Amino acid sequence: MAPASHESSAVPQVVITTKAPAPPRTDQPQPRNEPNAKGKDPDAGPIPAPREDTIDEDPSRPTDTPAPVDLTGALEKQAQRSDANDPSRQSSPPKNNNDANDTEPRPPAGESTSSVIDNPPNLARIRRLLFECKDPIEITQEEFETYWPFVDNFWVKQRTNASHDGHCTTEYYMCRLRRATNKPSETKPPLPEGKRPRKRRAREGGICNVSIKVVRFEGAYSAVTIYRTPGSDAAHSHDLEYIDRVKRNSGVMEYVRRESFKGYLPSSTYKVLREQKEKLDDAGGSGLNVTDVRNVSAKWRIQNPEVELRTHEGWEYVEGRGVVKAQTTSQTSQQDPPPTLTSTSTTTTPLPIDTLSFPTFSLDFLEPYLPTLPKHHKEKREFPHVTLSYASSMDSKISLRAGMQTVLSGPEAKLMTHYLRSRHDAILVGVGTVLSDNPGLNCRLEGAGGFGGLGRMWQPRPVVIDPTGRWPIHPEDRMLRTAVEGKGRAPWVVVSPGASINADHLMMLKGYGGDFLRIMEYNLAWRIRWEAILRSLALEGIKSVMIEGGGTVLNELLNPEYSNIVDSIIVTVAPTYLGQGGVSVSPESKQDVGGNPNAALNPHNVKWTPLGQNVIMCGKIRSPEPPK
Ligand SMILES: NC(=O)C1=CN([C@@H]2O[C@H](COP(=O)(O)OP(=O)(O)OC[C@H]3O[C@@H](n4cnc5c(N)ncnc54)[C@H](OP(=O)(O)O)[C@@H]3O)[C@@H](O)[C@H]2O)C=CC1
Ligand SMILES: Nc1nc(O)c(N)c(N[C@@H]2O[C@H](COP(=O)(O)O)[C@@H](O)[C@H]2O)n1
Repeated sequence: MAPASHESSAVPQVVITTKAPAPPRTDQPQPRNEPNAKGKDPDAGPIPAPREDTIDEDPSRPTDTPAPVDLTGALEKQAQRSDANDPSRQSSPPKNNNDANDTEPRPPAGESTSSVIDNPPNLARIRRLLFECKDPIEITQEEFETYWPFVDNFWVKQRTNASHDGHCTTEYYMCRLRRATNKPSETKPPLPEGKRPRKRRAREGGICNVSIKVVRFEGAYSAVTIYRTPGSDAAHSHDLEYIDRVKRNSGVMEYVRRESFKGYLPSSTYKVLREQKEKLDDAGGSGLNVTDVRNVSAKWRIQNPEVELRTHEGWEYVEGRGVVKAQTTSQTSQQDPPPTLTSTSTTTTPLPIDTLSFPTFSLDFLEPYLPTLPKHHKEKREFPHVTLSYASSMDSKISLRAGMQTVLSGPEAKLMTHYLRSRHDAILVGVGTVLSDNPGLNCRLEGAGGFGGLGRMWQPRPVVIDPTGRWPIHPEDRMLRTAVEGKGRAPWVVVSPGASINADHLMMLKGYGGDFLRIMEYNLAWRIRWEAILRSLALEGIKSVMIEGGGTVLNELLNPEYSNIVDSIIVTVAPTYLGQGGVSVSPESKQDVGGNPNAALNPHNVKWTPLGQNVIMCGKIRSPEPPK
């Protein structure tokens, strides 16, 4: 989402923007090049005509190749990433399987069949997300290439539009079941004598009116955003399982191709894939049948007629029984092999090395202080939910001195902070914090909310208040590196109208997917009004903001004048005194009507919870709306 211009009725505010132009794309889809199927299958007699017993279509037909991407590259990349993390999987990646002449070197004896399905991380969940497409989904080009082959059984490309400058392309897809079914032609010439008609059952068509568009933008950070198109129905008329039974996707067929091109018998490939049912289902292969495998194998064998097909390691061909698990010496030859336990563990997840494990301890105590899910919103709010969250010493210092990062959170509290980040749409800090800490401001927890999701879609948006443009934005800054690496979003920088913004910085930030928000509403101290900042964030779709600091920002927002916009406060208290001279969190003192000193602010609904060496203080600041 790129910030857009806003107009406040009271004071003219914000500004903003369109994305920076991207270089022309160089990764245009490569058409597949597969030979026609004809030949013999020693395992099952003559090679059957393609797709005799399936309601599917031949995947080799150009019109039936919905994926706009080079599948091999994506899966190879994925495989390499997995292999890099798992020394037991260091087999060489398959060659470009678009070339059927490319005879694969035979895998070494003893090659494990556990790697025949190497799904990318969280595939089942991500397929479901891409199937439902409820909200816009922003992913990297690499993620698109990795996951799209597994969803092209339900998304069928209709057309592509390119912007005039060629920097942005929009592809339109419809649900496969939206396409009208081809009725059998009544004027078809009669079949030659002895030739049986193909047993094709007509698939239902025209029953689902869901369509999406895929917008690709390439800058320093490439983004692919997937949206519902106007006019699309809100939900498919069928479930994901149904379409998986109807049509195989390119990702699943790639698994079939890789094994077939190694010279394995179709029924061996089929059984080995089926043995890993859970992974196959996750990939959308619940409808895979042995004919699908034979068709792929047949094409390869036309080019490699001399190769004698064989079974996978640990499997054998037994006359009358087909391909079965090989008997070990301890088993009698007549016995069926005992059912083997299929590993249910998911593929090694190539998570970044700075990934934090999801907390195993309960964080339920935080719930009353956190933003509620949109479906539970009772009131329509002008501002996002605001949580102030920081770590403090016993003497209310947040760092030893300005410009110096000081670790106050123990390991458990750190996990809690990242969990809090996962529960907010944006993380806001002042420019002082950026200059001193060079923070990432992403959520590094494994799983939903942090790493392991689809791209940055669950990552919070960093927001930096930098009225005069003091931050000399550089590609090496952690927030930008985090964005380029797909581990977080690029920041939005809030500036005053007078800020001098270097044109290179402007282009660079936009190229990374970030932006500048120019806000021109001030308070009496000529500071940007927090109401204006929060209102503009709300207009950009931000429903919750976690404000982490630093001292200047917190001291301002802890003033009672902001008690109507700050919802809650979550402070990690560390068992240390940082001493005088550090950065304090201490709002201006207040007086009562008699002129006596008074507490500056008293949070209510307070709860203290020990967490490791820290204690977490949760409290509410904003008073609940009085009942109307
Ligand atoms: N322990 C913890 O949890 C945390 C600790 N910290 C620590 O805090 C320290 C940084 O704090 P600090 O130096 O106070 O910096 P801040 O991060 O609070 O940034 C302050 C600057 O932000 C700009 N700013 C903030 N609010 C406004 C506003 N309403 N209108 C206009 N400009 C605004 C101003 O920039 P300008 O001066 O250009 O006008 C101001 O000087 C660091 O040492 C950091 O490590 C930070 C976060 C959390
Ligand atoms: N919760 C918390 N505990 C501490 O001990 C801290 N020093 C901070 N600092 C805040 O976290 C930011 C660093 O974030 P990344 O890890 O780089 O993503 C830092 O800038 C402060 O905002 N917080």
